[in-house]
Amino acid sequence: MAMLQFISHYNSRYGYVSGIGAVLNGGCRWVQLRMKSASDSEVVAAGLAAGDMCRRHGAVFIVDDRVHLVEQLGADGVHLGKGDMPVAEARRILGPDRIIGATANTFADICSAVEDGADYIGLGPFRFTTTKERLSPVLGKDGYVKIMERCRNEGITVPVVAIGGILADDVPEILAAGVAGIAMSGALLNAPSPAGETKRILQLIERKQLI
Ligand SMILES: Cc1ncc(COP(=O)(O)OP(=O)(O)O)c(N)n1
Ligand SMILES: Cc1ncsc1CCOP(=O)(O)O
Ligand SMILES: [Mg+2]
Repeated sequence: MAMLQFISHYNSRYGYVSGIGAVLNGGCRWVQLRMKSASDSEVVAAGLAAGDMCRRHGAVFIVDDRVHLVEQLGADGVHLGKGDMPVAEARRILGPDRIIGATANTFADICSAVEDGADYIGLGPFRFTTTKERLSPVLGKDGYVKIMERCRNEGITVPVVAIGGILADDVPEILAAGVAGIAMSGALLNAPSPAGETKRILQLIERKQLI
């Protein structure tokens, strides 16, 4: 079953925690707390509340970047980019049971993340997005098709999640490339009803499994 990861953000209607609450109500069961410009104490305050909500909904709770807060937040794991703590070092700190996600922009990035022991890969960006600064070149549908084909040919089975500017209408063609999941922020949070949009995208994902 393909997965949907919500990347937390805020807008005029939702803060980090209330946004997470909305997508949990819509059925999302994989949340990443990403608060790029926040202090550690702000991340701890939001993360304790968000983590609690995730546990009550049976959702996996990942924190972006901050390996040193995983334990304190009781998070299930961390997501690390190419400029963050190396996956192997995070693994030594967090042990074998925590989930470690790693960012990839190319097939070569996937190979090194897998070698370092990442549990899943966030591959992107699919298209331009304002949610992340200093974005890597966009991959588009063809980029995913080519990279996922190379993964299959090389026997790489670590789950790959597509990310970056993804909208509901993109979901079927991205899943068709062979990714294991989709990560979304703006398309969920900025929808008229984030819970309703989450439900709709989960249905799209489910439908794709049956085809
Ligand atoms: C699922 C997922 N994929 C990629 C990223 C990006 O991580 P990173 O490259 O470290 O950039 P920041 O998110 O830290 O700005 C992600 N967070 N999640
Ligand atoms: C964290 C991150 N990494 C690559 S794109 C991105 C932002 C995803 O958010 P959105 O779905 O709003 O483009
Ligand atoms: Mg990062």
